[in-house]
Amino acid sequence: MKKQYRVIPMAILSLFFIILDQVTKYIIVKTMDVGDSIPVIGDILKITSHRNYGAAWGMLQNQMVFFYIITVIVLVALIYFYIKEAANHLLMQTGLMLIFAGAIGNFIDRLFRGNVVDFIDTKIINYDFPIFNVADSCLTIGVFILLYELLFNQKEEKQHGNI
Ligand SMILES: CCC[C@@H]1OC(=O)[C@@H](C)C[C@H](C)CCCCC(=O)CCC[C@@H](CC)/C=C/C=C(\COC)CC[C@@H](O)[C@@H](O)C[C@H](O)CNC1=O
Repeated sequence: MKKQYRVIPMAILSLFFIILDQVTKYIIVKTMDVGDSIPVIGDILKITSHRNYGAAWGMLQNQMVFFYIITVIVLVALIYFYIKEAANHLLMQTGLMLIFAGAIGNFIDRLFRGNVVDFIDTKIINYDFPIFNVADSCLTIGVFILLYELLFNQKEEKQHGNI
């Protein structure tokens, strides 16, 4: 059976999320000062202009060269994994595309701003979750889709015994 990679649709979707990420960050930078906050849904969801000089939860502040290296490794690994494992796997292709788009989105910020623009400020069940952005959302959703695919797929393969 011909291997289906759906490269064009996935490239278009990836580009869409990268543009969405960059446009939202551009609007935040142009219309808000750092620290400004606009409530959307009371205290649960706010738009707060924030800059992160590190990774998730502000880890490893100002280690930009390290982040460039990690991001390039992540991007190369994604492409390799896509070619090797994602043929005919729409869900896996989608997960990889989302992680790819998210990594590029934050990479652009790190390259041209020296930090990452965050603005989605949520408080879930009284836990003040770190402020994040569209790229982080793509990364996180992509990671969860991959985890589901790898777990579910393992189970599916066990059922059919074609390990
Ligand atoms: C999402 C990965 C973080 C993202 O990684 C990236 O760019 C990648 C491509 C490059 C990094 C240099 C290397 C990966 C670090 C992995 C990591 O950190 C483990 C995280 C697990 C993850 C579950 C998958 C939790 C989620 C957290 C958050 C996301 O919530 C939706 C909070 C985001 C806020 O702290 C916000 O300030 C972060 C800021 O925007 C910069 N973002 C990054 O560094």
